[in-house]
Amino acid sequence: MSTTFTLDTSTSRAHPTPAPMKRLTVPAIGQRKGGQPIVMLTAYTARMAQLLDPHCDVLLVGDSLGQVIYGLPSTLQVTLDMMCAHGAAVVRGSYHSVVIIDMPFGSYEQSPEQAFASASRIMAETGAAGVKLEGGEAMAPTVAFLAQRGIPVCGHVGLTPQAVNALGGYGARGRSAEEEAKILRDAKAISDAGAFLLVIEGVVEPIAAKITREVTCPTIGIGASVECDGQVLVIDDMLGMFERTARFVKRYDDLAGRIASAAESYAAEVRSRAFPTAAETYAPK
Ligand SMILES: Nc1nc(=O)c2c([nH]1)NC[C@@H]1CN(c3ccc(C(=O)N[C@@H](CCC(=O)O)C(=O)O)cc3)CN21
Ligand SMILES: CC(C)C(=O)C(=O)O
Ligand SMILES: [Mg+2]
Repeated sequence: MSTTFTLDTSTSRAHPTPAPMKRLTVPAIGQRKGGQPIVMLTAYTARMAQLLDPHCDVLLVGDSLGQVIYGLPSTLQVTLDMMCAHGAAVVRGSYHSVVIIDMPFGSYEQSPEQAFASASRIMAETGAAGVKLEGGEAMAPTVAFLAQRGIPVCGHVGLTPQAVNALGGYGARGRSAEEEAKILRDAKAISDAGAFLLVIEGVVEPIAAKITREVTCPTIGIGASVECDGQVLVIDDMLGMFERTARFVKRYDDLAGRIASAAESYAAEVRSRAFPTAAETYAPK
């Protein structure tokens, strides 16, 4: 366990310590309702956090790291150990954004007490500002339990990937009147329980706009609505790194293609002995 929450750059001449920026706070994010849209991206590593931090308000260490970093089939296999290790790395790499860590499947659903034990471990080991958990009405008492004990909570309703088996897939939610009413009740319950932020994922657009108007905390959309108080995307998806992406992803780059072509160039130069040259080798005295 590390208690040093700043990135040690003493051995890294390539990445000098950036100019100090005051870190945003959870209350400052909570006050952004209806104001300047909240910019949120996922990050899983210290270096990516360093690069994204100046441009974001919130960095989410998402349990999507199961698929994105570990090649697991879903988020259900992600562990508290993984979230703590990556969470601490992202906190070390960031100076300005509020860092939120996803609570992994199985670490909070059993009881508010179980959730507090897991969340307090995440907070202590990572230095993050808060946690995120999935669920609606059934999780509201847990959100209140954590919030009343000093742990800021971000909710997550609509398409909740940890419930993929119960939902039957990753399809958009809220197409029936019953589903729409349930998602609205879920959002209100989580906001009323004291969540400081609410992610709305994969719902038909009018529901996300309606939730945003009717709950007191700011909302963050992913496949939801431009009317939300902010937006989030998985970083690998928006960089064009992840092979299979949902309709709600906009690709801002093609890093997969650029990495493949860099590897192809390197391979060709090794095979032709064009690399290394004098510039990349050590001359004797
Ligand atoms: N890289 C990545 N990006 C994510 O957004 C993400 C993860 N991983 N892992 C955790 C969850 C899983 N999510 C997903 C996964 C797949 C779809 C998807 O393929 N959606 C299809 C519709 C699927 C269906 O109708 O069954 C789409 O076309 O949008 C959506 C969200 C969102 N989260
Ligand atoms: C997509 C976001 C909201 C998330 O929960 C994750 O990255 O795990
Ligand atoms: Mg998640």
